[in-house]
Amino acid sequence: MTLIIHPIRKEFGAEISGIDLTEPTTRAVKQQLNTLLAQYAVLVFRKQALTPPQFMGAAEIFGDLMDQQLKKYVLADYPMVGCNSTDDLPRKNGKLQVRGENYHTDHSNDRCPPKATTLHALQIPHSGGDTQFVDVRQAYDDLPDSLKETVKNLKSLHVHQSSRSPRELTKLSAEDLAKIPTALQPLVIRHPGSGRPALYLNTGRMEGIEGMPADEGYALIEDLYRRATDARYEYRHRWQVGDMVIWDNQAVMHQANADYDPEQKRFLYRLMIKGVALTAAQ
Ligand SMILES: O=C(O)CCC(=O)C(=O)O
Ligand SMILES: [Fe+2]
Repeated sequence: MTLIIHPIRKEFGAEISGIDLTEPTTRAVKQQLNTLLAQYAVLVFRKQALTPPQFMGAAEIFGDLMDQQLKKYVLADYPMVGCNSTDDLPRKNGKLQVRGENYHTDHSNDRCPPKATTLHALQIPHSGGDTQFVDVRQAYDDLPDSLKETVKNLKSLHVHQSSRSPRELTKLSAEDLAKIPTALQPLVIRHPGSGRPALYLNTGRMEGIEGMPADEGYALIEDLYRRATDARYEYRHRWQVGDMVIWDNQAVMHQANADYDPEQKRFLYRLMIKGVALTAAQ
């Protein structure tokens, strides 16, 4: 098997062909795919048709599977496999309320957040429902030197939901909330695979900046978030049925879009890969 790599940007996003993800992969191919994920941060595999066990096998190329945290959105027969489905979504004034709207990083409030998240598309609306990614490594590289100096030793407390977050969809009861971890995370991390520094942001879950007055901390987070979500750092994935897309949670932020006809079905399987504790960049 020879992988064919089509970079989407220079070092950000790559479409990989020459692989059938229902087939077992060799150690060498596994290693190559992990290196490609660390380098390109988002990998796209087209025209795959994976059953839940095959999708689990494909995801395991990148590491051990992690439990889904929102247990009500999993497949009954395969509880490791989450589903992003239109069926279970509420509507407000006729508009879908999708999970994952607004740029975020999955489960940043875990001490060891997922290394990667992957989706496999089974049904896609005729238009809309794209997933967007921004490259937070390049966003860090492009910060003015003085701002790099300011942020590189800072930490932020990540919680399930910041007291300033407007998110409603994944709001938890006080009882469930008490079981959810919080974690103090560096604002600039070093990627364990590529060695590249990256901003580590998740605005809706960041409870300010450690050691900074609250307003100043939130203002800094807002400023970094605004810079990192600039269109020049973006790859917008237009889904096709059969796509498997995997992204590196230490290199990108991502967001879902609620811009499609609520009568049209969107259904994707979802898996997460276990990660390690984050390392500060300095
Ligand atoms: O459904 C999507 O486009 C992405 C949703 C999301 O944020 C996730 O699955 O982590
Ligand atoms: Fe997400």
